[in-house]
Amino acid sequence: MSEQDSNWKYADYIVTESDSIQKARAQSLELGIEPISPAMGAQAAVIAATTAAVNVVEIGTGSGVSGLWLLSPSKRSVLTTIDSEAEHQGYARQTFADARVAPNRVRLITGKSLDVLTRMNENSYDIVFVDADPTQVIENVEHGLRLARAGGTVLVPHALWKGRVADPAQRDDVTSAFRTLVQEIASSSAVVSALSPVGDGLLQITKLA
Ligand SMILES: C[S@@+](CC[C@H](N)C(=O)[O-])C[C@H]1O[C@@H](n2cnc3c(N)ncnc32)[C@H](O)[C@@H]1O
Repeated sequence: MSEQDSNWKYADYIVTESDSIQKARAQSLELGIEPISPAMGAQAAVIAATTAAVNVVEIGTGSGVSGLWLLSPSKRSVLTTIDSEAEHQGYARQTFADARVAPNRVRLITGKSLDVLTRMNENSYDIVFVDADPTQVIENVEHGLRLARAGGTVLVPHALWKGRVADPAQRDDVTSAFRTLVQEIASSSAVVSALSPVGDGLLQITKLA
């Protein structure tokens, strides 16, 4: 195993996930939904805590792994989470109930992200977590930046897309979309950004104004 692989494995291994997150993770894998890694979840929770996030939007509910991590630092935070699959949201609803998250802290919206996001208020959210259809990541991030308040943060897991973004020989549509996104964000003066190699990449974009 390479040094980097050992580091990634260890970063996941040292994270202790709650029973509810572990259960949701197992369920995700059974359903063929890819949840964020434990280390990525822990990093998302740290960002939610340091930004004192109250209003959080998630694009791509899955069965609730990332949602529980985002809600974990504060009992005051509220998650609006969007997914096109009602079945996935049914499992997520159960995940949030198992974790004893008060029902008024979670708003589940079933629909395609690009339809739902256009109806949401701009400059209103502390965090927008983008983890839905990877072919639409650029459009979802554009909406995320519109929805985020000044000082708010858009988080994009899988930004290094299975190690392919860093390899210029990989030119499939999804890899190219993530590569374009990462490059455009790195050169934007409207945001402060960082690309963390946690999991298969977490792009963190904080809106300046
Ligand atoms: C990678 S999974 C999300 C995993 C979740 N964030 C987690 O870590 O637990 C992607 C989710 O996006 C949903 N999805 C795919 N295309 C979508 C679209 N156009 N609009 C909304 N949701 C979509 C899928 O149904 C799936 O549940």
